[in-house]
Amino acid sequence: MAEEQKTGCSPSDCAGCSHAGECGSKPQSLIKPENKKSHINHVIAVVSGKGGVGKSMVTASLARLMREQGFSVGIMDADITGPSIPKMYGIHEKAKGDGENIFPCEAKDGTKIMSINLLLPEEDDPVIWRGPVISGVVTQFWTDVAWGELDYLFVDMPPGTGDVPLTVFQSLPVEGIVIVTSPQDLVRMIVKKAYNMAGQMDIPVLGIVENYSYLVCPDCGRKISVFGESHIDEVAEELGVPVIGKMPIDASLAEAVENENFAEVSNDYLAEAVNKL
Ligand SMILES: Nc1ncnc2c1ncn2[C@@H]1O[C@H](COP(=O)(O)OP(=O)(O)OP(=O)(O)O)[C@@H](O)[C@H]1O
Repeated sequence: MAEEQKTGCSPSDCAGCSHAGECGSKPQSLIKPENKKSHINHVIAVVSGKGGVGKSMVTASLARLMREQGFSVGIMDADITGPSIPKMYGIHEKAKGDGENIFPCEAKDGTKIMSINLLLPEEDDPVIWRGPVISGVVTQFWTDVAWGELDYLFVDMPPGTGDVPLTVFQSLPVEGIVIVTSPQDLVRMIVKKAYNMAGQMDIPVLGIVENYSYLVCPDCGRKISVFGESHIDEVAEELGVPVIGKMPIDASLAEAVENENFAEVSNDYLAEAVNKL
């Protein structure tokens, strides 16, 4: 039976639709209005195809570098089941509200932060919620949080291509994504999944950051490729996307996270990357 041509489809519907390309209907925008007290110029999402590659590290590093350049910056921690941003900045207080709006907490460097950990009674309470509830929370981080004036809002996404990335891409005016990856064999497939998802949602890929690229031997200064040879340049060329940064394993970065003083970090490995956003 011939597939019925629909109107008002969402952008992601086009990907699986046999009428894509010849369909006259414009995809319906599902973008939600921002909170009345928010004026945000650029929304950039930081994504990864799999967990533990350093997405939060890259998100916070980009935010810090923007702060150092004098921009007003916020971080939305959309990793609801594994939030790590508040602790990186040493924030353990609760976010306040006035019945209508929720106000983000402010880190020592002025970065505004919203995370589920700022709303839970105890920060080690686990979030055992179904996907739609989690996605609803992320949407509220956009509609109900009074971010104020921001030059940049970085969204730290959960790994993969599930409910939350879909919600963020559909509901927030994401200007572009940064893909974080590591130099491992699976990188080709994992980066392509994130790249393809962004493509299907019509969101530009601003660049790829490779984390854990190497380790500098503290004795001889030699660069050791802990996770094997990197293939990121080939993959990036194939996709036509720039590699905007390569970060080594650096104990001082891990220490700043451990000591909860990321508000003082200046991650020079990504100094060039931030200029390309
Ligand atoms: N380049 C690096 N050098 C040293 N430590 C790092 C580096 N990148 C990340 N780490 C550390 O590795 C751990 C995982 O990093 P991070 O939390 O940023 O990963 P993630 O991709 O956000 O994880 P998740 O998938 O759980 O969201 C953290 O403890 C972080 O401090």
